[in-house]
Amino acid sequence: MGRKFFVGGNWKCNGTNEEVKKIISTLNAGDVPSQDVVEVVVSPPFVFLPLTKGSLRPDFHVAAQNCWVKKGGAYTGEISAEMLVNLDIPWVILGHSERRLILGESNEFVGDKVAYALSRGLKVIACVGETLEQRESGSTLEVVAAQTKAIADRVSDWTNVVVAYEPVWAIGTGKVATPAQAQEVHAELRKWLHANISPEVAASTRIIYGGSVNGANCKELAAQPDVDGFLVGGASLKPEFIDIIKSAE
Ligand SMILES: O=C(COP(=O)(O)O)NO
Repeated sequence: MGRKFFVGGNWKCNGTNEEVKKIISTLNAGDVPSQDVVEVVVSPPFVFLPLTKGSLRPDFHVAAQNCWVKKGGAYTGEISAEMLVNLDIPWVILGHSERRLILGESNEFVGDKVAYALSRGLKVIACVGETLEQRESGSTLEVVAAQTKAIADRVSDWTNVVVAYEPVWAIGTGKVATPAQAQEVHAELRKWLHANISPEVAASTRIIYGGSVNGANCKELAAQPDVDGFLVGGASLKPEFIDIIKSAE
């Protein structure tokens, strides 16, 4: 299969200078598999990007949690893809459900953001996922396919895209998807890529899972054939993030 395992840590809107330094020192001391086995990307809030970039171990990489949809300018409060490139930040998370649901980012807007970030040379963790209501109404696959299509309509080169399936009902709730639930949606997403993009993109694109991943449940999830890693929220702020990285072994 040849898809390198990928573990992202989404710190969300958390941290102080002192707390970030403590997290980084815990990460820097962690005994983890080599970069040949697992790709690790941590994503602090914007204000801690230089600190993180400047002190994180060299075998881990850094992502921003968002960026603007076009070249910078009169967009108060926004951070441009160009700024991330200028700070030598290689990755960006886009389309997180918290931005889709709280800030109203549409599928098309997320698709435009992914296309623009890629065009500036950033690598993208593109998030998709359904709400509890959508799952209970049986429209999970339809929802994640539409979210993925909005990206595919704007992106032709998937080399630098990682897809994160994060069911909204599992984010921050402690209700992690079962391995079977995760595998089902990941496999369907991979089938969608195969049918609508190409067999090569389907085979090479990492599809990672996010939603209440922790040190106790990561191994069973990681054992699923179409789960290529994780995008971890709460547990990425804790020492158990090292255990989650080790689930790549
Ligand atoms: O939103 C998440 C997952 O968060 P939790 O691990 O806290 O459920 N990742 O981007």
